[in-house]
Amino acid sequence: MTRFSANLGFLWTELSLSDAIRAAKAAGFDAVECHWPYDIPAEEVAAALAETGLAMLGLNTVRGKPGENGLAALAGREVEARAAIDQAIDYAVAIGAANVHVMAGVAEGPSARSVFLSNLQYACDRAAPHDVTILIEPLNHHDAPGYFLKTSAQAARIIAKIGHPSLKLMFDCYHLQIMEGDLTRRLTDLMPVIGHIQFASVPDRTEPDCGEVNYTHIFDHIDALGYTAPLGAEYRPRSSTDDGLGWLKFQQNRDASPGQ
Ligand SMILES: O=C(O)C(=O)[C@H](O)CO
Ligand SMILES: [Mg+2]
Repeated sequence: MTRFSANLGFLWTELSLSDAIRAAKAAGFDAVECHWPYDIPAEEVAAALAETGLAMLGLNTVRGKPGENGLAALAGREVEARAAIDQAIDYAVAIGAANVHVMAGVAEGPSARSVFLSNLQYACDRAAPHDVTILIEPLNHHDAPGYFLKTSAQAARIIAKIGHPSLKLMFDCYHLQIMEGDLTRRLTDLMPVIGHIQFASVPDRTEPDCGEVNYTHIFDHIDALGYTAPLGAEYRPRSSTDDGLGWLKFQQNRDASPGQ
């Protein structure tokens, strides 16, 4: 049965993070995830998670200055990048979050790659004793122009090069459909290195009930591959979050009615 995680960076953004966690529970999500929770005391978030019984699956390292979109591949910014990694891992440990997405930033070339590798090695060594997984996520070139990590092949090469069990791929179906397509085969091939999966309609990044990707097929395929962790609903609602949850009810009812 497919389970779903509400990405609170995009869903219920009009609510406080604690109330958004409660709203996700009331709507029937199985978990939550967020982007940058750092302004909110970790104890407050941990209390809302305990109250609802939902797990926070992940959060991101900070993006740096406007337009930077992360620090981990920026040459000369290693001190800030590692402080961002420390901050994210400490917060994740405080709220029991399983994953930290280390954001690479806008950069290119061999020096960016070597700085990224070295910061990821640092992040993995720092995260492993806490059972936190480090994720890297290719972003599409329309939403994140110049972002260092662009394709799943590039991410897979970096994961293989570092060879640390704590480093995995964030497979965001929305970004990868735009950059590469062939999602079914890519999910199969990359499954051994996937740490988390996200989705949204393409190209609009709205509810997964329209556009060029058939998510019923994708969810069934992920299920058939034996992946059981909740999938991250990371989309911008067309109107209110609650009004746009028809897709969730549809998927949950489908699971409850075998043979459909
Ligand atoms: O943009 C995305 O898809 C993400 O998952 C990251 O959290 C960056 O915002
Ligand atoms: Mg994503």
